[in-house]
Amino acid sequence: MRTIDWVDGAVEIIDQTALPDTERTLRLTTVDEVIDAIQRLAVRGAPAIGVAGALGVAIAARQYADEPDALTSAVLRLETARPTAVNLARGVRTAASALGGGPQAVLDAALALRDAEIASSAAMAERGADLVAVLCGSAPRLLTHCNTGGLATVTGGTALGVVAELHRRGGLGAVIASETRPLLQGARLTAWELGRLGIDYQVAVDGAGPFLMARGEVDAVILGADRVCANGDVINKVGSYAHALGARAAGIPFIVVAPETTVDEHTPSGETVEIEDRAADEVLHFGNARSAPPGARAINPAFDVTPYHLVTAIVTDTRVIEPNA
Ligand SMILES: CSC[C@H]1O[C@H](OP(=O)(O)O)[C@H](O)[C@@H]1O
Repeated sequence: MRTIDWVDGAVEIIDQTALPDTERTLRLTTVDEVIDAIQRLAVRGAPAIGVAGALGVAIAARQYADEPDALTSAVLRLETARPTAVNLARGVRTAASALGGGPQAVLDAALALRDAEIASSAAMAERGADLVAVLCGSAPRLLTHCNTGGLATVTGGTALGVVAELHRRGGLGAVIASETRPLLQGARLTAWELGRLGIDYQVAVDGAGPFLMARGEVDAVILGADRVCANGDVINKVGSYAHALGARAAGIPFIVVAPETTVDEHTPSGETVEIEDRAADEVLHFGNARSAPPGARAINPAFDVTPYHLVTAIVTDTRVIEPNA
């Protein structure tokens, strides 16, 4: 199962807004359709939107082959469709760097990024499972946040790929998936993926995480990232920082799993990263039901910053970074 791919001249994605109730594929044939899918989180997750951005440039190279100004505008709109995950801008720039070679060269660059992310997922799963086994023993009880499975990449995932590898090895204890309000990537997507993998899990509300750790029910927190800064600060789904504080208080590892395409050596630390502010309406609803009185206002940062001193290790496809070493 691939979350995103190039099929017969178009981008095909699994529509993540429809999961877990409906499994459907969307076929994206224009730049605006790709941007809309990224902004609606029909395709989401740092590596997945990096590949989506790159394939969007491949569409743009065809769609605006005779309109250089429109092509330039399309590349910029793709690059800025969502601000926080470094993968998007990086993927767009990687594909755009091939524009001089024509549409096929752009597509080849985008497909190379797709294939690299697939290989990265496999490498992170192995490296991360080895690290968890060393840190937590043979049957770790892991808490994860948001969604970091194949849906957040092309296939395989990041942190959830490590969980799947531990399961394959027979070295997994229990999994708690925090629901991840407001869009419920944990309850909707991680639960769906764990079910398909045959991995037993429990969903918990986001605020329960630190308390479950304090109660001794979690051996490690393992989650993804949207940007790893040069000093080791980790930008990830809002709620990650609270889990990091809970892990530190409980004396358990806080492990981040992210490909090198998410490591941003050009950004010194988390203070300068633009945190995507999403629509208040997402907070004021639970599914299709209103969750607050009419007229209520809300604040909806989509990500937060976990300072490097709360991070035990960052597992990438090529190394394990220990920010405090
Ligand atoms: C493997 S990247 C997953 C990363 O992306 C998610 O953000 P979103 O669902 O808004 O795209 C979240 O931060 C995950 O940790």
